[in-house]
Amino acid sequence: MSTVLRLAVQKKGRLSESSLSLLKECGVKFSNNDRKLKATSTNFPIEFLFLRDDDIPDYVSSGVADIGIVGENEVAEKKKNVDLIKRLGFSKCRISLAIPKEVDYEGLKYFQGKKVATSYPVILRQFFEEQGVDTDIHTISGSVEIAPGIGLADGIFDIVSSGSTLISNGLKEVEKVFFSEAVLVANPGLDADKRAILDRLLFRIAAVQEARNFRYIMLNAPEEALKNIEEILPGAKSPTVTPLSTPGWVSLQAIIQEDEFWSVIEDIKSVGGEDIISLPIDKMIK
Ligand SMILES: Nc1ncnc2c1ncn2[C@@H]1O[C@H](COP(=O)(O)OP(=O)(O)OP(=O)(O)O)[C@@H](O)[C@H]1O
Ligand SMILES: O=P(O)(O)OC[C@H]1O[C@H](OP(=O)(O)OP(=O)(O)O)[C@H](O)[C@@H]1O
Ligand SMILES: [Mg+2]
Repeated sequence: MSTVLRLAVQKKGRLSESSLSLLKECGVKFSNNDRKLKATSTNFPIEFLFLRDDDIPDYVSSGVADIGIVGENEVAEKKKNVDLIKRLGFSKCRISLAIPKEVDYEGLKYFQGKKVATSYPVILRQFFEEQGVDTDIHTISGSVEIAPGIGLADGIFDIVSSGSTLISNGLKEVEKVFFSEAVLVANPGLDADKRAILDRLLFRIAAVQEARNFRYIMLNAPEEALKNIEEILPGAKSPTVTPLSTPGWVSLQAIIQEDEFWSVIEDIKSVGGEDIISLPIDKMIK
């Protein structure tokens, strides 16, 4: 039987949609029926296991799954033996300490002798130990933000992204302790065949990720603006320049960095570029 790589992904929740769309962008086809806990790709040697996110580090370290996509926070909390292969850039969040908004906060000593509710006791204990603060950590599995309001704790340690859950529960963020994003983890003992499949997948992920940093632009410009525009546009091999049927005009095509997009466009316009269009790039192979 030919080798198949077993990939653990979250069945339902904050990670599942982005994990599966990344695989789809990598050209990995599969059918995911809501109730099925296992699926096999029809065009790539991968089998999917759909699991609770908390269980993924354990499944990967024990070898039940070969690789997994999970939040870095769960990897740190579970302390299982997995290799962190790649940060994936989605499900970005932080785990923070928060307290009731009306309480004055003058630093970590606030937490000395206080009760803190969290679903991340391992990360929190390590943090307080490093900081030399002695607290009573109360572990709960969800709805952590409600704890101070019902008298269960003086503060909480939980995931924050936009901060709106904290606000709606009358809390304020006082310490950002751990920064997380989705990561690809692997069992440390993958054999050569599985490693080869993983490498093929990583090649595709890199092409998808690289493409997200760039945009493709096309524009028209008078020939006399060409030199200035070429100076604005980065990249050794860009732009491509083709003459237009209107005498004295050219069309340019180039790839530019997503995070420089607006400043580059403004500069191009200021030296005479016009009719600018921009297109997303879906894969980029260097
Ligand atoms: N608000 C958020 N913004 C961005 N990322 C988040 C957010 N909340 C959670 N995450 C990330 O997504 C992961 C999964 O979150 P989710 O809320 O789906 O977990 P869960 O309820 O424990 O799911 P499961 O049922 O699989 O155990 C978290 O461990 C974290 O890495
Ligand atoms: O800062 P925010 O943008 O408000 O996000 C933070 C919230 O998001 C997560 O919960 P989620 O909404 O996934 O619900 P859950 O309780 O089912 O995990 C997390 O547990 C926080 O409660
Ligand atoms: Mg969970």
